[in-house]
Amino acid sequence: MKLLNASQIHQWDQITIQNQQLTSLELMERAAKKCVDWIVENLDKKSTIYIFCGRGNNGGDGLAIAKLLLSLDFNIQVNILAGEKSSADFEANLKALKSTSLEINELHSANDFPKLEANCYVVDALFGSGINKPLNGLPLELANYLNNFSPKKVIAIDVPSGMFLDHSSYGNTIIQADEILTFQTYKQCFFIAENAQYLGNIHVLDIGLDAEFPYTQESNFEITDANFAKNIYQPRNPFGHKGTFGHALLIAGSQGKYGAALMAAHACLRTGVGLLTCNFPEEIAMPLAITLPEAMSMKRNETIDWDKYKSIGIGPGLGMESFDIIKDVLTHTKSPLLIDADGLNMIAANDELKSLIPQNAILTPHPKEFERLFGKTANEFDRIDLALQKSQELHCVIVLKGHNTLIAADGVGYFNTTGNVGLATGGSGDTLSGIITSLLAQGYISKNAAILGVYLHGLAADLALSKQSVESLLPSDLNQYLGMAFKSLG
Ligand SMILES: NC(=O)C1=CN([C@@H]2O[C@H](COP(=O)(O)OP(=O)(O)OC[C@H]3O[C@@H](n4cnc5c(N)ncnc54)[C@H](OP(=O)(O)O)[C@@H]3O)[C@@H](O)[C@H]2O)[C@H](O)CC1
Ligand SMILES: [K+]
Repeated sequence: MKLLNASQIHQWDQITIQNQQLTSLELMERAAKKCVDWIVENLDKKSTIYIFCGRGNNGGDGLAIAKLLLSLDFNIQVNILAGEKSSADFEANLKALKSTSLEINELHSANDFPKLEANCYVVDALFGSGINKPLNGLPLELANYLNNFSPKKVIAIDVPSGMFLDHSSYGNTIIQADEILTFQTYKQCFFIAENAQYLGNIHVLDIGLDAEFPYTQESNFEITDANFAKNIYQPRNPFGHKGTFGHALLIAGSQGKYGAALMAAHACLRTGVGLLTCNFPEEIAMPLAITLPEAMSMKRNETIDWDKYKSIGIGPGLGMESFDIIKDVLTHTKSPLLIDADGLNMIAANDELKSLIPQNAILTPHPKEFERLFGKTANEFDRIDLALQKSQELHCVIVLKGHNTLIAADGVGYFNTTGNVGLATGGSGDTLSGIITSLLAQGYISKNAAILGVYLHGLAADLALSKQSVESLLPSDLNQYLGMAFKSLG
């Protein structure tokens, strides 16, 4: 699913109004009705709901919600920012609300802020997709007032006020949401860890916007969800044999980091590779044979037959002393390559190695490793832009690991939607390397191996929560759930 920017979302509104022969007020009414359905189902009717409205269409939504809640006998209190300029639909809804018995509180200064009852709810309808500058003046004071109060829940309409949809809000004040009722589609800002403290649970409400419009739009960003993963999944040929599913070589592990190599190997096999050879330190050849008898072994300094492997994964737990082998691999590989962890760190520390990265290689840095490779950026949006730029420059795939891992390929960024904070344990990345190396060996092109690998890795972690908590989840648990993750694609 494509991620659209703020101006495309605005156009989407207009096209819907045209194609469905609606008025914009009717579309707003539809959006408000969806929000109210959610509120009725999820909020406690006994608590007061304080609704804060700006004077644009986000504020208009707030007023339309207020009108519907009033008709359902909710206890509400409505506040609007004072001002000259307002949208036509805001005015229409204000007029309708003024015709009821409800008193509307106009906010001219901080003295007008209502005294909030303990245990109340706040609906944030100050600014939505029309935000075009950081909050300042009275809206800024109001945001601070609400953030300091901590009501029972803050429900943001469309986006938390103050958050830019498609560029960085770094350092700005934003109203902290607990629940976000967003219209029709995810917004890019929801995938950015920098915004994490302001984002709560996100609910995408279908308000029936034109179904075709997103397909007509150019976008540098996509979301990889279950449908996306199903489309790239290649079911196994029932007549296949071990040769059909590829022979992978994993080069991993060093003193003190043996576990990384073992975890990568285990995940690689569980992801369906036909044959796996492990180039691991000699000390773990025997533990490997005992714990993972399906894997074969070779010695670290044994000559590699470059024609033999369908994919090579290098890096998990490798240590920084393996310069010769990474140089050897970068110079000679004929197979699709995945580079992780110390593999990346050695490349970052040596320009010659950097120049040897082969086309279609998959690099899987976490933010720190990315910074070592490509330099610091002022914020996360810039880091993502740099990842897109570097993936084009180097003709490779960059998997920028994080809460919503981003896969940068051919100048497009794919945000993954599976996974949970239980993955924030050392070893998660090693498991991911094994999974992607396995998919590469099975013939997936680099971009699809990276997207599907990240998706399956996250999904296995989500499925593991049926037995584990986000605290107790271990990367090695994922192996048990890869089977269920694959089954969900069939
Ligand atoms: N697309 C949909 O699915 C639907 C969206 N709806 C709702 O509409 C809003 C977007 O409404 P819009 O009127 O375009 O914008 P806002 O309400 O977010 O902002 C209104 C104006 O406020 C000014 N502005 C922007 N930033 C600031 C700021 N930091 N401080 C003060 N004022 C600010 C700006 O006007 P200027 O003239 O000052 O530039 C904005 O234009 C969307 O989010 C949904 O909630 C529909 O109701 C249904 C369909
Ligand atoms: K809002």
